[in-house]
Amino acid sequence: MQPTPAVRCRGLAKTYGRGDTATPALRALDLDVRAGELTLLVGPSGCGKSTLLSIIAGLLTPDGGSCEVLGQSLSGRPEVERAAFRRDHVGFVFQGFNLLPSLTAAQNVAVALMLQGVHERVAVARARVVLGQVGLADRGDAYPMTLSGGQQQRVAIARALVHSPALVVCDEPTSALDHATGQSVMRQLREVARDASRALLVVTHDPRIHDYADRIVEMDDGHVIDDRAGPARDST
Ligand SMILES: Nc1ncnc2c1ncn2[C@@H]1O[C@H](COP(=O)(O)OP(=O)(O)OP(=O)(O)O)[C@@H](O)[C@H]1O
Repeated sequence: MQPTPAVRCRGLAKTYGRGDTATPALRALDLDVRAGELTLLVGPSGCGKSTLLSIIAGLLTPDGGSCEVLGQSLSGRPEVERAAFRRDHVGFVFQGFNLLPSLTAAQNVAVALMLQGVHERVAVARARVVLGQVGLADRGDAYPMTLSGGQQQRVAIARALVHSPALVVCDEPTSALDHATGQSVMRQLREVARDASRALLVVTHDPRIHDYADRIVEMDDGHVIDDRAGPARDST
């Protein structure tokens, strides 16, 4: 029997606005995202990818259907509970990195643990270990402005992973990176999915990173039109 997927959406629907200005963004969307896999979500601009990520993250409530994340449905729960769920179980990597400029790399990563109540000294020590895992062992004391785009993205990845979330959601993680750095970031993300049996969901417009996908889910017009094994599925 297949284990319960990390994300399970069934018949998911979302429309923005009403009447003449109504814009359907998701129409009866079904999706499973499994642990231990890197799933790429692809599709043309406006097909509903960001809307789907927002619902999975509990930032947006669907109009219909269901979305279970790690076996729990977030819709209808108070924002304070949804925020606690995100903080404890989900890691986010955004295209703009979203690092705090006045904090060092290690402090930026440590924040994710401190929000969970971990003492700063312990959090920074753990942050340095995870920075080492993404190849930045010697940059923990550097401020974001002094790091390259690729290094900043690695800090953002370390921040998303430091609290060992079961689900990591990445929105265009390579869009600001050159080809070689983008490939290296994707290699790391794939290893993270496999080593720790995490579920990684990556939204991308970048066809150069398809090689790192265990699965490729293609959307159009608010639903999934194709769901296939990716090139990395059977590779080591
Ligand atoms: N806040 C909003 N208000 C009204 N319409 C919206 C809003 N957000 C998204 N939409 C519409 O919903 C549809 C899906 O948008 P969404 O941003 O989810 O697509 P996307 O696939 O993420 O696009 P992109 O690849 O350009 O980021 C589009 O038609 C968009 O114009």
